[in-house]
Amino acid sequence: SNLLPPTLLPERLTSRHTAMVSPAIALAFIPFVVTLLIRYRHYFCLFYRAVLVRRVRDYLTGIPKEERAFQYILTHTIPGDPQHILETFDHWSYHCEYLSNLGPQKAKILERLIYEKSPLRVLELGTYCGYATILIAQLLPLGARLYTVEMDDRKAAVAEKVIRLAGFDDDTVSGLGFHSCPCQAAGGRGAELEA
Ligand SMILES: C[S@@+](CC[C@H](N)C(=O)[O-])C[C@H]1O[C@@H](n2cnc3c(N)ncnc32)[C@H](O)[C@@H]1O
Repeated sequence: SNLLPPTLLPERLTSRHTAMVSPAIALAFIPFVVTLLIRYRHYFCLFYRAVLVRRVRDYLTGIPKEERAFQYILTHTIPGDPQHILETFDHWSYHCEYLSNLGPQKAKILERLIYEKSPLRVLELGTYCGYATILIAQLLPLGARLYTVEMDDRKAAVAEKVIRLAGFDDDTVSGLGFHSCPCQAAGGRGAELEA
């Protein structure tokens, strides 16, 4: 009663065509995917370094990225030399693990701004590891004050150690323990630096 040969039965026809068409569609998408990868390679690299590598290393070492950065700074920098600490931070960020520090290029803009304005009061929102804090602190005129606030306790603890390592100790840093910053009202921990 079935006049069609078995290979041309509708269901067999459909599955065979599907099997042939699927790789063809997938191949057609390859140039599109490659174009996306090339076009947005910086974002993919950032995602890889800032998210994937970080998670793996957090898991393997059991300590957060900022603390790992500090351990590197501690063993590779000249204590009391803010500029060398900034360079060591940059080296770590570029060659080891990504950190959301200001970085050397934006640092130049900030440096120029501080030279032009010579501010006597500076408020930094978001200390992170203290990179911009020591950059600003070393450029401020004598008698100026820098207030910095960080909402994350673990990052603030790293920043405090970095600030100390840079030489902003009891003589130059007031508000040790981050108690005297007026930004406490904002719910963050703050440090008050006196140049
Ligand atoms: C991009 S990082 C700052 C980088 C830093 N200024 C540097 O270059 O050294 C942003 C930081 O702001 C902090 N932050 C975000 N919102 C905040 C808030 N409302 N109060 C205090 N800190 C905040 C984050 O925890 C993070 O550490």
